Amino acid sequence: MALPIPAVDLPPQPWKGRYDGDDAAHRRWWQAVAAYDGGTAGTGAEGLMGGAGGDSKPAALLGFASDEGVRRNKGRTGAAAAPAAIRKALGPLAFHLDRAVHDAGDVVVSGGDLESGQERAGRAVVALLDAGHLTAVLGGGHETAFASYLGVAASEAVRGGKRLGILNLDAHFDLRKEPLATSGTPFLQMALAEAAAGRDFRYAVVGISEPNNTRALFDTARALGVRYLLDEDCEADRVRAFVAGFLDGIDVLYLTIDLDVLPAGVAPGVSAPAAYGVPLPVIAAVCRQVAWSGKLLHLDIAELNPALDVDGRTARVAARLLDTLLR
Ligand SMILES: N=CN[C@@H](CCC(=O)O)C(=O)O
Ligand SMILES: [Mn+2]
Ligand SMILES: [Mn+2]
Repeated sequence: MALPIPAVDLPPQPWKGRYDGDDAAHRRWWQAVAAYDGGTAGTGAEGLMGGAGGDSKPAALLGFASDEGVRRNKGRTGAAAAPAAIRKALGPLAFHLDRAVHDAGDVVVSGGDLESGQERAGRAVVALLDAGHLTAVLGGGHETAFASYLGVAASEAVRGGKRLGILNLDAHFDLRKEPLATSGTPFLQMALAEAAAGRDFRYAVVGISEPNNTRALFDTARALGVRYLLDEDCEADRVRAFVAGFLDGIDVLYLTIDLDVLPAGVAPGVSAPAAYGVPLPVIAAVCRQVAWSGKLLHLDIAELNPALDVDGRTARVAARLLDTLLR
């Protein structure tokens, strides 16, 4: 199969799932997803039936097969296998979207060269964004976020002056000061890059676990003006108001989901599981709120480690949240 985006290392692989028929009434994700052929996006809604989302731009999926950031961050590796596991969980789900979905393949980090992988993924994301897609990166450790950011920051929307907001659903700030990029540094890297570009850094986190972030990280968050909600404060109404307030001050949103924001029982397959966690219905409600806001530019889902998963539970949650976000 061709590689329409030069930055991509692995072409889209065949999707699999249950077969109930070829018509739209029986369609599942594996039947609906088409390999990205390098074209500019149309509306993508032709001939599709289903829910009414915030827009009908076609979606483009890109895998970021990396756990080099997790390894550097002394975590439990295995997230490089996550893009395939998420596609496997998505494939059998019934397809209710009113947009087309394209698979652009994977960027693969090899030989420990995280930086060049992030740069390649960023080039792929900006190509897909500027061709008119809603882009979704399937991580990867949370070093995926800096790859996403490189694409988002280079997009026509952000270069054209739209105010970018970064919303992270995560038990951790990931604002570490380290000599090398890791899964724990992406948002400090973004803060530095936004400052260098002369833009305000608009970063908010839902689900911070106080015992899992040092005082130094809280100090960095305060110094950068980061807005956050602690996990223990994540009642549905409070989260809805927090997200609405953040959306009010931005034009375009990059949403990043670190699956360790969820309780460990719901998402066991992550490097650093959360003892407390934000309940799945609250996280799903944020996804619906964001999808309907009309501001969602790009999203990613990170930190799934299939080797630590229990009966594909975490992969299924990742697939369900993606299905919600792309409605
Ligand atoms: N991606 C980030 N991970 C967390 C890991 C925390 C932990 O291992 O306990 C962080 O760096 O803060
Ligand atoms: Mn985390
Ligand atoms: Mn994280």
